Amino acid sequence: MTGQPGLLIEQLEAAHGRSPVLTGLDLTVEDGALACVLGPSGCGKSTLLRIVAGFHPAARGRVTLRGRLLDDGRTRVPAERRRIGYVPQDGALFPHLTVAANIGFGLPRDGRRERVGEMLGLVGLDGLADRHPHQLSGGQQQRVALARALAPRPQLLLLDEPFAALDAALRTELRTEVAATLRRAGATAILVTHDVDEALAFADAIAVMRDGRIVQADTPHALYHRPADASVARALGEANLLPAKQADGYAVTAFGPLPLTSDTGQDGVVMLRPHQLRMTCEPGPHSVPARVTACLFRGHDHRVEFAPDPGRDLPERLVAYTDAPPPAVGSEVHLRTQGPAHPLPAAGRSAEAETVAS
Ligand SMILES: Nc1ncnc2c1ncn2[C@@H]1O[C@H](COP(=O)(O)OP(=O)(O)OP(=O)(O)O)[C@@H](O)[C@H]1O
Repeated sequence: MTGQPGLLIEQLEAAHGRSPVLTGLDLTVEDGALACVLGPSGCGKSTLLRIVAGFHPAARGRVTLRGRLLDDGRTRVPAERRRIGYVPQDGALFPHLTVAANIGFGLPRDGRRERVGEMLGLVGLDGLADRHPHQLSGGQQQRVALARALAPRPQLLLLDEPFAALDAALRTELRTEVAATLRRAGATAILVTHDVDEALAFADAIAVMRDGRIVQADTPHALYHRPADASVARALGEANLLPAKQADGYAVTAFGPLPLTSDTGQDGVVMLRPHQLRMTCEPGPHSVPARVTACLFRGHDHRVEFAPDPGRDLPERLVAYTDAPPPAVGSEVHLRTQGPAHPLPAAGRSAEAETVAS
């Protein structure tokens, strides 16, 4: 990454017909960064990419790439002059062209063969140049689509849920591979997805989108541990949200006083991620008795649900992740916490003071 703004989007507004879709969206992607826009279905992710690519008009706002204006609602650079690559969900290869012809499509004749060879090597498809798309697996087809998008050396690559149609194992393998390929190529890229694991595995920076706006953009680590509100907390994974009063830089909760990630000085709700809840057989200082209500083995760990003692000011359900052998469903344990609690805005306290599941 260069620290220079590659793509800059300011106060972008857009609609489909009379329905507003983007409502004042701001987003900055540094040159050379792999960014991800994470949001639920229908929040406007594809519309955003299509505006940047030049397939849909902005109504208001500004989109610039390396300082070059692309669209401000009045002036629009045509898609073919933007130097932006676009990989849609299904790859959209030309079925009648070979892999090499797909990758070389639109490249200047001079140097085309060399560039196609280079791209085949980059995406690990040496030896498949003469095949047609129907002779490739889904993962290989997506790699060809990526090679085709990178071949003209775009200043920015847009990936619209390119792994969605693949099975889970291939999706995991391919997204890691694609991220590595893009880093090798020094590309600036934006991936849109509603899959949090994809976002966390892929991106240097994640922008969480809701209702046509970016609500928070930061590193994956910062978003996971310091979300701006309950909805961002929920977008990044499961969270236990506990009522809390703040005093002397601590959050006073049913688990006693907990250190805070930051001192807002306001009462409200604090978040603990599931790995911050620990189970013990014996009670300890500030532990809370709870009954195990569900347990799910996930290979790398167990996800355990609890009903805490109803006399405490706690949600009806808490969630922990543990590597240790879990207690049986129905057994009584004691819960304690580990690490700092993260304060969330007090708004909607009663609605949010519950466990949220991704
Ligand atoms: N061509 C269209 N005409 C009218 N409305 C549309 C059109 N395309 C999208 N929309 C609407 O705009 C909103 C945003 O759609 P968009 O495809 O950008 O969302 P998304 O976040 O990419 O969703 P998904 O993750 O399901 O692909 C939705 O309410 C959708 O129904």
